[in-house]
Amino acid sequence: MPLPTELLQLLEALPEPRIVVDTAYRILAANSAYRREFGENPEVIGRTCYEVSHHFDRPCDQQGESCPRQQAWKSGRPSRVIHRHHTPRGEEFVEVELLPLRDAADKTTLFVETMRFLGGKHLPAPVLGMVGRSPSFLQMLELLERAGPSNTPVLLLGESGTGKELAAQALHRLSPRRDRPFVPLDCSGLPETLFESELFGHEKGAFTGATQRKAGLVELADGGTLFLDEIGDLPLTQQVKLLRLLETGTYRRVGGVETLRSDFRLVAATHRDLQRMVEDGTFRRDLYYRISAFPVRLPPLRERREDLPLLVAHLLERLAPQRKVRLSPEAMARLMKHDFPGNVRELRNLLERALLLADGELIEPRHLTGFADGPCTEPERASEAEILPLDEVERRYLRHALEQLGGDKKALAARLGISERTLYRRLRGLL
Ligand SMILES: Nc1ncnc2c1ncn2[C@@H]1O[C@H](COP(=O)(O)OP(=O)(O)OP(=O)(O)O)[C@@H](O)[C@H]1O
Repeated sequence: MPLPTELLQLLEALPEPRIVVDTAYRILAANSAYRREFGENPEVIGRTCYEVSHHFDRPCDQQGESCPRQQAWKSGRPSRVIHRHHTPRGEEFVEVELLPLRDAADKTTLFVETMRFLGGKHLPAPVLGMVGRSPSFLQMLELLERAGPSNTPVLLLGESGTGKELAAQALHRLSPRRDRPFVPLDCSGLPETLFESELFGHEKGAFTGATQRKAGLVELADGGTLFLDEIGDLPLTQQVKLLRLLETGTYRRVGGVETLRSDFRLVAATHRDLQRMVEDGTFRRDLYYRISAFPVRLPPLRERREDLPLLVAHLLERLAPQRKVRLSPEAMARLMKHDFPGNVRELRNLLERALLLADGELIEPRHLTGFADGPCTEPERASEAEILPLDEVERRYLRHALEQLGGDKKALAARLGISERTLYRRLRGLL
């Protein structure tokens, strides 16, 4: 059945690339903006959207990509996702919105698909530094995209090494505060007095050693973003102080009387289960509600193994830009089998070592050392042979032990018989 002329005219008048697809994903119409962006040839009418945009032979949701169609169909309302689409310029990030249209019998028979290009503007690797195209990764990226421009506090949840700090920076860059400071504070292992003076600053003479007035991070973050990493590690006494700041937007420097105000956007992150900590009474419920308005979960690497080839290429390029190194198929297969408890950080460390061990341009499985179940690493043998200062031995040993456990600090603290806070203190400056 031909489409109504009014619909075609409306489509043509709209500035973004738009197409009309039927319930079998077939493209029935495309406006000039679409043809301009996606090229005139070959003709798109009559082809399926998944073939044109993804070069797939089956619909996206059958290929592991998220597809807004099912949701739009079921709910009868617009549905949006972020996809990578093939364009004449190569692959680009595109926000796809599907608007279901109903016929006279109130049945959804057509969809208007709108595409907004994000690629050149802000999204992919070179700008946000975050690489991936698996559905769970793109969904997470979409949440960052949505939350970025607002002032809503965001809580980033995810295992160590999943990219929480990168995500926090991405939120900052996507916000109108991007030209103001991004100020990170790692809350783990900070003694109470240091936490206060780091966060709020101190007056001259506030305590022994305070020879100068010092601005706190809250003051530095004015107009920008304050990133509180490992917020779940904050003891209750420090949680109260943070809560007061978040409730009133005001604070005092240590040893000061003046009430100061700071306008910052809060992003917090933790690898802990904060809800459980609230139930256990180790994390304040009121603080939890303050910081968790918009939780975003960062998927662990083992849930997005299909991103490994892209990540490997990106990390090798960053670690050794001069060398054109690649992985042999066997080495890639070895990585694909691994669970990566230390996530992208573990992958990066693994590749860094492999680059040292491989002379040529090919990384083979024998160059991949330091998996939880991998063979002995060189530094371990070296530390047995040489006499070294104790500090250096500790440094080497901790680095080695952490690698053996895939970057899992909690497991390492347990194995070493020390608290996680003590471990964090010792690791500070080491990694
Ligand atoms: N999607 C990604 N693309 C490229 N690099 C990534 C990605 N995610 C993480 N990385 C890299 O992995 C390393 C760890 O990332 P990051 O420090 O952001 O993790 P984290 O979750 O904050 O870890 P922790 O909780 O231990 O502080 C960094 O070198 C970062 O650049």
